Amino acid sequence: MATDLLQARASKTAQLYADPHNPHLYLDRARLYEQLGFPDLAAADAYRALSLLESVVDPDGCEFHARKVDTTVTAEKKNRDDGGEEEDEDEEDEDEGIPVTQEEYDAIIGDVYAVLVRSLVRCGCYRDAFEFGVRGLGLLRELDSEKSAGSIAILNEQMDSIKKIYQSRTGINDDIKLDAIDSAILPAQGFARRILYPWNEHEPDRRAPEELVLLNERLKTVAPKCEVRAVALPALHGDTPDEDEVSVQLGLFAKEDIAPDEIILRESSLLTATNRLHDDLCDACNAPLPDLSAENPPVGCEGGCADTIFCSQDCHDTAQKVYHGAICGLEDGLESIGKDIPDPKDKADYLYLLLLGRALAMSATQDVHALDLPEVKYIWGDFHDFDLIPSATSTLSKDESATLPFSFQLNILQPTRFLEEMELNPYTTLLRYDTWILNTLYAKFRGTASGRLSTWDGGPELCAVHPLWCLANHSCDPNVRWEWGGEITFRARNDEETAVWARTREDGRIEMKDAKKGGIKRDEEILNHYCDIGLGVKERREWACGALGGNCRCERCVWEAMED
Ligand SMILES: C[S@@+](CC[C@H](N)C(=O)[O-])C[C@H]1O[C@@H](n2cnc3c(N)ncnc32)[C@H](O)[C@@H]1O
Repeated sequence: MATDLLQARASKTAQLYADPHNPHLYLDRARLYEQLGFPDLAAADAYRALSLLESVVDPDGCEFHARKVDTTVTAEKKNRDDGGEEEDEDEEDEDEGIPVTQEEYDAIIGDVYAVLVRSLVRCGCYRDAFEFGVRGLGLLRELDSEKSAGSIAILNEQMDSIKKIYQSRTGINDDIKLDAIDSAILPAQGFARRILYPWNEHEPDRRAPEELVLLNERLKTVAPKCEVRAVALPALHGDTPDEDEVSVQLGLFAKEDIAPDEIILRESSLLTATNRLHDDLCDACNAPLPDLSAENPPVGCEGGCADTIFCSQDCHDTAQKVYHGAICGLEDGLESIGKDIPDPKDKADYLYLLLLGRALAMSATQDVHALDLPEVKYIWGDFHDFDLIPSATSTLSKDESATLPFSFQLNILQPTRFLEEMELNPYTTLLRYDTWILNTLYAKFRGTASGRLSTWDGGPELCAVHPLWCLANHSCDPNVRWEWGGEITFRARNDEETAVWARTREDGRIEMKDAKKGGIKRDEEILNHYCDIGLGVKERREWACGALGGNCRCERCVWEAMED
């Protein structure tokens, strides 16, 4: 059954590549995604169908128009092409197909709204589900056709479940009318499965010897005394993880003895993002910009982007080749996305969106699939196993370690805006920028990106993925410190910097352990810290839980929590 659905999804996707402005196909694929248990992907396709259908009733207000490839014309054209005839401009127009009609619109608009709202509800994106539900109901009641009655019933059912969420949030128990609902009170962020999609052919077998050789080749210049090796880590997921269960992943190891205070890794990355408007940091490496009066002053973008400044000519030239080429001259539209975020709680999520925007720009500039970028391909995505085809009524688990935050804004709408501002057609570039690709990028970024807080308001303002640095695992008794300026570094801890172990015994006495010596011995694992190691065990576990996917069970935590 799952195999059949996956096969159907593959052939529908192939059809979409050839006929990308056809709303019928997006609706079909959305239904397949619903059955496969991917309501997030279903919502994205239903929204594509809806946006295209809107062009039928408002052609002037829409940039992209709903069209279907005319198979008869395509066959004729193929014959002519085979005969070696030259194509003229009129024939290119024919390729764009025939317009979708008002009758077709009337026939499927109800289904599109029903799938969109139902899918958003299943993901827990109640705010957007509600808003589309209100729009859909208004429109379908006006249409007043027999066909729309079924869709109205589905939408009403979904609205009832949204009302329950609203009631539980507001404490209002009486029946409530839709127009009395303040959608801002409804949760906008829901969940999607954090999964290695069965059709994802870009993920390498990270533990295969040939992939390790490749990673180690890259590591030679960044961290010459280190090596990437496979390592068995305690599996931390779930409320009561099995103590013997392990997760085999990668880690960094010392190839030779390393002295205290020695810098063992220096890595720079252009996969960075900042939410600071009019920044005084280099657009490429995020190092502070030199003074205007400096011998080597900052370098402006040669393509004329006024707010895009680099710390050096080198950064300027690299940026053009790596990510800026495709967006040069388009700064005004792009700058308005994801930067000025009023609610501080949303800042971190929007930084991930900006990181996604940078990855899209890298992909377009280098003409490489985003999941094949060297900064992305080998990084940890913390994917989980899920049953394909969960029961039709089940909502997604809210186990945060197994799911990925998902919202209409961050996973569907804003990425589409990025593509449009990059002057890319989101429909014809589906092969490169489909929603499952964006979800995979988010999963990888959420597991590996490092962030920097603002000195101004303490909120997150900068984040980056350093693909080799992020291979180091965590310990609350780490043997390195990390620092991030223009590049990120690991420095071996010295004797004064290693962690002090302390626990309070039942009789109230404090028990301490001698701190380890600084430096790192050959074959020891390089252990980073994902939280402040000066905190107590409870707080450390809370801070590192998100990055680790569960409660830390490093030796120090186990000892301090008296679990040994
Ligand atoms: C940034 S990655 C570290 C590199 C990763 N092991 C890899 O294979 O690329 C973070 C992930 O490593 C794992 N991890 C790191 N430190 C760990 C620890 N002390 N115990 C268990 N898992 C750990 C967790 O699964 C976490 O989500």
